[in-house]
Amino acid sequence: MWEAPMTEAMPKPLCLSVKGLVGHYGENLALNGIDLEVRAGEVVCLLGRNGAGKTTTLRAVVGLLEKRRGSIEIHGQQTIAMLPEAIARLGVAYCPEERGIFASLSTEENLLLPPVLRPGGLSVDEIYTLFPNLKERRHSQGTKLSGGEQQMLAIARILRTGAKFLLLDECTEGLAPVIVAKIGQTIRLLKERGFTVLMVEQNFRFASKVADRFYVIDEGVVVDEFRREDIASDLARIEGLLGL
Ligand SMILES: Nc1ncnc2c1ncn2[C@@H]1O[C@H](COP(=O)(O)OP(=O)(O)OP(=O)(O)O)[C@@H](O)[C@H]1O
Repeated sequence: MWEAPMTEAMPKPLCLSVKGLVGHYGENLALNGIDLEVRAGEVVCLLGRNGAGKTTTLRAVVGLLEKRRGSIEIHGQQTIAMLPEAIARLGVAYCPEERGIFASLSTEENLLLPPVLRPGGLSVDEIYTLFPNLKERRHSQGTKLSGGEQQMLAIARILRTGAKFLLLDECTEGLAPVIVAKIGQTIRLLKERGFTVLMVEQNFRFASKVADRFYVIDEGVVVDEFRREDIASDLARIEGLLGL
C-alpha cells in the first residue's frame, strides 16, 4: 500500500499531552487547569515565579501528586488515575530538585539503584563514557561528591532505566557556571540521542540555550508560551512575564 512520505513539516508524535490539569495539596489548589504538550525529541521548559506550580506539574505527570484531575496522556495513554510505578513503565523518569542521592551508598551503587523498567536503557559503561567524572568517582560515597557530580549522577542513573522521557527539576540550582554549561551539553547530547526532556528551570539564561520551547506558569495555569527562536525579538515582554 502506498504511504505518504515523511516530510519535515510533519509534527513528531506527542509524548505528553496535558489538558485541564488541576492539582491539590490537601485543601490548597496548586494547579488550576494546566494545558501543555511535549513532542517526541523536544526539550521543553517550564518557567515561572516561585510557587507558580512548575514542580507540582512534574509531580503530577509522574503520578506523585495524589490529588490530581483532568487529562494527562503519555504516548497517547491516559495516566491520570495510574500509580507512579505504572507511569514509570511507560518510559518516564523524574529527577527531583533534591536529587535523592543516597549518602551511605557509593556512586556506582547509587547508579545501579533504580530498576531497569524497559529495554533500551544505557549500560553502565555507556553512562561512564558520557560522564567520565562519575567513573573516576565510582567508589566514592554519595555525600563526598560535589553538587555538580551529584546532579550528573541523578541524571545518569535515570538513563539506565530505559526511560526516554526525562523530567528534570531545577537541575542547575546552586551549581557553578562551568558545571551548568556541562549540564547544558549533557541535555543537548541526550536530545541528539533521541531523548525527550521536560524541565523546570529558574535560570532563564541557561534554559534559553537548551530548550526548544517554553511555557510560563503562573498561579497554576499556563499564561504564555514561546519558542527559542522567538526570544530575541520578544525579549522585553518575556523578561517582564518572568519578572527578570
Ligand atoms: N508539599 C506541599 N504541601 C503543600 N503545599 C505545597 C507543597 N508543595 C508545594 N506547595 C504549594 O503549591 C504551590 C505550587 O508549588 P510548586 O512547588 O509547584 O511551585 P514551583 O513553581 O515549582 O516553585 P519553586 O520554584 O519555588 O519550586 C505553591 O503555592 C506551594 O506553596
